[in-house]
Amino acid sequence: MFVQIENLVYQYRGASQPVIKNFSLQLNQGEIIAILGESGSGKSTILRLLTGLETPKSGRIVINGKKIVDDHTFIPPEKRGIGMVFQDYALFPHMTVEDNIKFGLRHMTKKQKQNRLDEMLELVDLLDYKKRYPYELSGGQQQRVALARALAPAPSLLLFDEPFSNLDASLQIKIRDELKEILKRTNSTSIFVTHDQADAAALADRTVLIEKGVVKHISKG
Ligand SMILES: Nc1ncnc2c1ncn2[C@@H]1O[C@H](COP(=O)(O)OP(=O)(O)OP(=O)(O)O)[C@@H](O)[C@H]1O
Repeated sequence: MFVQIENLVYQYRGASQPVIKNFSLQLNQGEIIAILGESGSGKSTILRLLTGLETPKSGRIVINGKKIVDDHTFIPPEKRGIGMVFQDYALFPHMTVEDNIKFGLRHMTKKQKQNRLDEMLELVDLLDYKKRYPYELSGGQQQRVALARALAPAPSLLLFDEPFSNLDASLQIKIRDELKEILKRTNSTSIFVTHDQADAAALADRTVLIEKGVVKHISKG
């Protein structure tokens, strides 16, 4: 399995019981998984455990053969090879589209950076927008920049937090289809969290339903 998440347990400081209880999930390479659950069920906490913003009480995470977390291991966030697209996109407002996308490519030479930038702009169909600032873009375009920025360093795993909640209803379906097409074309292994069953059904290969930090059900689509 490309991603192995095994028996994660997590309890916030001061809480009387764990918010995540024995959460396990395996992903094949290129698979898109939705984590579906009501407000407060623990979706964001799972993303925080994966990115390394929180440390689980127990459990294990292995990505592409690399141990990320176990009883003796804690790989810091920047070394996990995980890309993240936030609900509000979190683009740097004072940077152009080009500089936003180049941000995660600091380790590359100038030429490599330029090539990767052009590849990403073409992928998300924003070649004509590279000198624009985020405020000069539509919501859907901002989301595509956020996706390009997350994909640019070729992460092993991509995480999305409610990726459609900031878009107009009429745009959501179009963007959802576009996103799925890009993720499949790039064979990107992805997890997104949502409270919207229709988003999960449209985008995911499998959906994991969580309630109060426990996996209730896993279904196809
Ligand atoms: N920093 C914190 N300290 C204590 N409890 C927290 C903290 N953050 C979240 N919680 C609690 O943990 C539980 C899970 O929260 P989480 O944010 O993971 O839920 P969620 O499913 O992402 O919800 P939403 O859909 O509303 O974003 C909730 O009961 C929440 O109140």
